[in-house]
Amino acid sequence: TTNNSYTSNDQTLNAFNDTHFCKLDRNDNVSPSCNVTFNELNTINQNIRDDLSGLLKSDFFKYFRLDLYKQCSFWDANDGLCLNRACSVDVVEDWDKLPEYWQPEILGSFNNDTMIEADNDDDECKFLDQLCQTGKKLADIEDTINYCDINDFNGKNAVLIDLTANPERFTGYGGKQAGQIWSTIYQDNCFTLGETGESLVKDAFYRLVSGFHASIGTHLSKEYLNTKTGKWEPNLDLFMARIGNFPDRVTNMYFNYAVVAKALWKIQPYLPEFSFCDLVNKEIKNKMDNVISQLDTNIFNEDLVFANDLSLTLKDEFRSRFKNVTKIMDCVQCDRCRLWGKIQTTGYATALKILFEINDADEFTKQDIVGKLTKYELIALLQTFGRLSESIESVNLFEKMYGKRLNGSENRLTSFFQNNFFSILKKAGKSIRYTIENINTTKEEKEKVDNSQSHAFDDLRMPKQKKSVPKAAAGVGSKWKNAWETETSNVLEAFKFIYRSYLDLPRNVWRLTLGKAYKFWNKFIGVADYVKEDVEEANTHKLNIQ
Ligand SMILES: Cc1cc2nc3c(=O)[nH]c(=O)nc-3n(C[C@H](O)[C@H](O)[C@H](O)COP(=O)(O)OP(=O)(O)OC[C@H]3O[C@@H](n4cnc5c(N)ncnc54)[C@H](O)[C@@H]3O)c2cc1C
Repeated sequence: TTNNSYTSNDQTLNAFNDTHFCKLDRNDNVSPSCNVTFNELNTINQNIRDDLSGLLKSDFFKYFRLDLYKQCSFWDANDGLCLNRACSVDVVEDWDKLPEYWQPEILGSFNNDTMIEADNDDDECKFLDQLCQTGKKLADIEDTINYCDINDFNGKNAVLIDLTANPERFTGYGGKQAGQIWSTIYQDNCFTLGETGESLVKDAFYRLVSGFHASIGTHLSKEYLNTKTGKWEPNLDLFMARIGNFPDRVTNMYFNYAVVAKALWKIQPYLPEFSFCDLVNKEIKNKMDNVISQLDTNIFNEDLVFANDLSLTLKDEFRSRFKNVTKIMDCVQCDRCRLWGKIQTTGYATALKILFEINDADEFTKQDIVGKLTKYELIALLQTFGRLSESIESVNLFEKMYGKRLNGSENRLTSFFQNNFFSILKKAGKSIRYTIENINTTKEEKEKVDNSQSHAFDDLRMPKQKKSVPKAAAGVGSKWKNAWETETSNVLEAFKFIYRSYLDLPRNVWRLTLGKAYKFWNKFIGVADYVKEDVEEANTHKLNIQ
C-alpha cells in the first residue's frame, strides 16, 4: 500500500491557518510526571546533540540485526506491499569492511537458531557476555520482565543492517495497511477496568504510543522527497497537518524523550562495568558519559506512573500490551519502516524495563537487570533516544520555518501582492464584522465557545487566545465608541501599510533581482550556490489590523 504523493491540499492549508503550533507554553512542565519544561528539554537536547549523533554513528551503535521476514502473527499481512525504493533496506553484504566485533566468527553463525536455543558456550554468548560482563547464561534471562521479544534479533533470517545507510524518512508507505497497524496499537490501550491507578497507566501508555507515532511523522516530514528537485527536504505543510496542529502530539514526543532520558540516567552508575570491546571501549564510554551527565533524575518520575498500590496484574497487563506493540511491527509491509519501528519499540521496551522493573531499594535486582541487557537492547535504547532527539530538534526547526512563513519573509513578493489594497479591505471588513459580533455576544456564550475548544490533556495548559479587540465596556454608547476607534485605527493602519509598501517596492524588487542574478551567474559559471536568497532581509512593514 503506498501513499506516494503529498500535496498541500485545502485541508492542509486550512489546518495551517488555524494552527495551534505556537499555543504550547514552552515554560510549562511536559507532564505531571516530568519536573522539566519544554524549554529545559530543548536546552538539554541542544547540549547533547553532537555527542549523541557521534555515538550513534560509531561502529558500535550503527549496526543492528533484525529478521525482516518474520511472519505477522495478527493477521495475514500480504494485502499490501510497499514497492517504493524508499521502503527497502540495504543490508550489509561486504563483511570484510565490518569492525572485528561484528564479524560472523565473533557474532556466531547466522544459521544458528535463536538465542534461547543457542549453546551456552557458543561465540555469540561469549560476545554478549563480553558486552555486559554478566557471566550469566543467556537461557537464564527471565522473559517475565521483558517488554519486547528479545529473541527477535537472532533468528536464522536476521540480517545485519548499517543504520546510517538506511535513514528513517518519508517512504510513501501509508493507506489502509498502515492505518490498520496504528489503530490496532491504539486499541491495545484498553486496560482492565476498575484497577487502581488505571488512568495514569492508560495515560502513560497512550502518550508513549502517540509520541512514537508523532516522532515517525516528524521524521518523514523533515526528510520528505521533493519530487520536483529530487532532494530530501523538510515539508512544513505535512508537518503541520500531522503534528504541528496537535499540541498533544508534540507534547507526547517530549514526554517520550523524558522517559527514555530517565532510563539512560538510571543506567549511568553501571557504565564503568560495561565493556564495549577493547578497541572502542574508552571512546564510547566517554561519549555516553557526556550525554548522560547532562540528564537528571527530575526529568521523569516513574514512581508516579505506577502508583504504590498498583496491583501486579495491571503492570503485567501493561507489559504484555507493550510487547504486542513491538510484535505488531512484524506486520509493517515496508521494510525500512519496519526496521525503524522495531528499533524504536525495542528502545521504549528497554526503557520501560529499566524504569519499571528495577527496584531502587534493591541493588541486586538493579545490577541483575542492567547486567543482562543485550547488545541489541542497548543499541535500540540509544538509537531511540537519538530519534527523539532529532524529533525535538525538528520541532524547533519547523517552528522557525512556520514563523518565517507567517511573517511573510518566505515569499516576499507574493506576500506583497497578497497584502494589496483589496485584501486589506477584506481583512478590515472581517474585522468590523468580528468587532460587532464580539459586542453582541454575551459573556456566557463566549465562555461556552472557549470551553468547547479546551484540549484533551488537562495538564497541558494552553494559553487563551489573545483577543486583539478591546473588551467592550458595559454601556451601549461606549461599545460603539470602541468599535469606532478600532475601525479608524485599522483604516489608518491600512493606509500606512500601503504607503510603506509602495516605498519599499523598488528596493525589494532590486534586491530580489540581484539575488536571482547572482544565482544564475553562479550556475552559469558552475560554482557552488553560496548566495542564499534570504541573505538580505527585504523591507517589510507589518500590518497591525485589529
Ligand atoms: C510502525 C510504522 C512505521 C512507519 N514508518 C514510516 C516511515 O519511516 N516513513 C514513512 O514515510 N511512513 C512511515 N509509516 C507510515 C506513517 O506512519 C503513516 O501511517 C502514513 O504516512 C499515512 O499517514 P496518515 O496521515 O494517513 O495517518 P497515520 O499516521 O497513518 O495515522 C492514522 C490516524 O491516527 C491518528 N494520529 C496520527 N498521529 C497521531 C499521534 N501522534 N497521536 C495520536 N493519534 C494520531 C490520526 O487520527 C490519523 O488519522 C509508518 C507506519 C507504521 C505503522
